[in-house]
Amino acid sequence: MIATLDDLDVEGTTVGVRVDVNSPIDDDGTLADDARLRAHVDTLSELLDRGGRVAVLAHQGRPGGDDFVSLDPHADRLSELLGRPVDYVDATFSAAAREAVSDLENGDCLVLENTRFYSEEYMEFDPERAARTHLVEGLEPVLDAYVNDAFAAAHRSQPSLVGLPTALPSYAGRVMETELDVLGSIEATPEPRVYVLGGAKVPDSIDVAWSVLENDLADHVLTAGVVGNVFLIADGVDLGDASSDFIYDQGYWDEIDRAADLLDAYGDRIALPRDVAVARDDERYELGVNALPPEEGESAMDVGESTLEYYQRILDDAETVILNGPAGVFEDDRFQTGTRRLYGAATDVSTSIVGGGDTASALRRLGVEGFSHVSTGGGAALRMLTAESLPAVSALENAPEQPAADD
Ligand SMILES: Nc1ncnc2c1ncn2[C@@H]1O[C@H](COP(=O)(O)OP(=O)(O)OP(=O)(O)O)[C@@H](O)[C@H]1O
Ligand SMILES: O=C(O)[C@H](O)COP(=O)(O)O
Repeated sequence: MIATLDDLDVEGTTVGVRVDVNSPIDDDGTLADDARLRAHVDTLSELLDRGGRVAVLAHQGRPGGDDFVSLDPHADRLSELLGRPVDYVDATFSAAAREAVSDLENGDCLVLENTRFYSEEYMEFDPERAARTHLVEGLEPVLDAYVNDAFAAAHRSQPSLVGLPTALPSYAGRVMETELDVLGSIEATPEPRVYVLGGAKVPDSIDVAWSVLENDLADHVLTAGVVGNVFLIADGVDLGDASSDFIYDQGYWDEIDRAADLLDAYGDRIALPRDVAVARDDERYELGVNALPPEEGESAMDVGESTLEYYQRILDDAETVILNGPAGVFEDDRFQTGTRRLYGAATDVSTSIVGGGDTASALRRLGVEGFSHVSTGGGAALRMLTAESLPAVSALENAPEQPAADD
């Protein structure tokens, strides 16, 4: 049983709130998209309105990446979104950070530095060991409670996600609560249930396909994107050197065998693209699978019209659709059709659930809206759909209880 904000006596309490505001960053270091910040506004506003003293913890990017930047711009944007000052402190658990947290008054909010600027936070630990890291031992004395709203990072067992809830009374924030409600009760969604697996994370998608087919959660699995290309090759289609080299370069060659095993076991429930789109003379050009391979150098970049009509017919009969990953290279205008049409068709299904950070921002850009639920999580949502437990959620389940108000 996970405690929520309803169980927290907030007024005058200093709360460490872990959010996931990991966002695309423009070349000039500014935020390219603020969707993940907007998602946490309800949790943060509620805590502040109820008189909490809030210290926000979050990561941004991975060490070595261009998006591995400070949380200063995030604090500025949060301040605009919350309509109140949000201080930023360029420290996470040092004396300066502790002093800033201790100085918070009721209704004050500050953002601590990118947790991953400290090496321990980019390592995975069991919760007990995570509770003995510098980050947790440094911060725990100045915090009364911990709130985890970072569903999108809940598949990581890093100190700010599993160590703090081992050391402090802990609660799920509103984003976490909603995500667990929706994604944790997939079995309760109406059938027929269709999974659409696109995008480029082939191993994750094949794990999900195995799990949902084996456990009879899926009536159909529709494949698209790089995932669809891998299934086509597994089915004996010659997609040409360019698509095959791409799959090989990504290290996904072994996935073709796994896809073939899946087709052997559950082929009647797996739908493969019937045509693909390539770039020919700089234009979009569609080829049926019987006309493959394409010309040299051409790569399958999207699904074509005949696939979209086929998938539309399956979606017409569906009561639930769960989608992850775009149908094609949506970053290129010529290859947005598959994603726009397939996801557009999914919004007509009575229960439609979308997971994936890239997918969600692509859909916003393409103007596709109207889903029952757009998950903030990419990897975390996928892992939930395979019914695996998420380390940060388990840590919340096992967290110490808040002392009673008169203790
Ligand atoms: N046919 C294709 N060939 C090459 N790349 C493709 C193809 N179809 C889709 N992609 C690429 O897949 C990428 C997105 O896939 P990904 O699996 O990362 O999505 P996501 O699950 O929404 O993201 P995340 O889990 O990171 O939040 C896009 O950059 C897109 O260009
Ligand atoms: O964007 C995400 O999926 C989460 O913020 C987790 O980030 P990570 O994959 O770098 O741990």
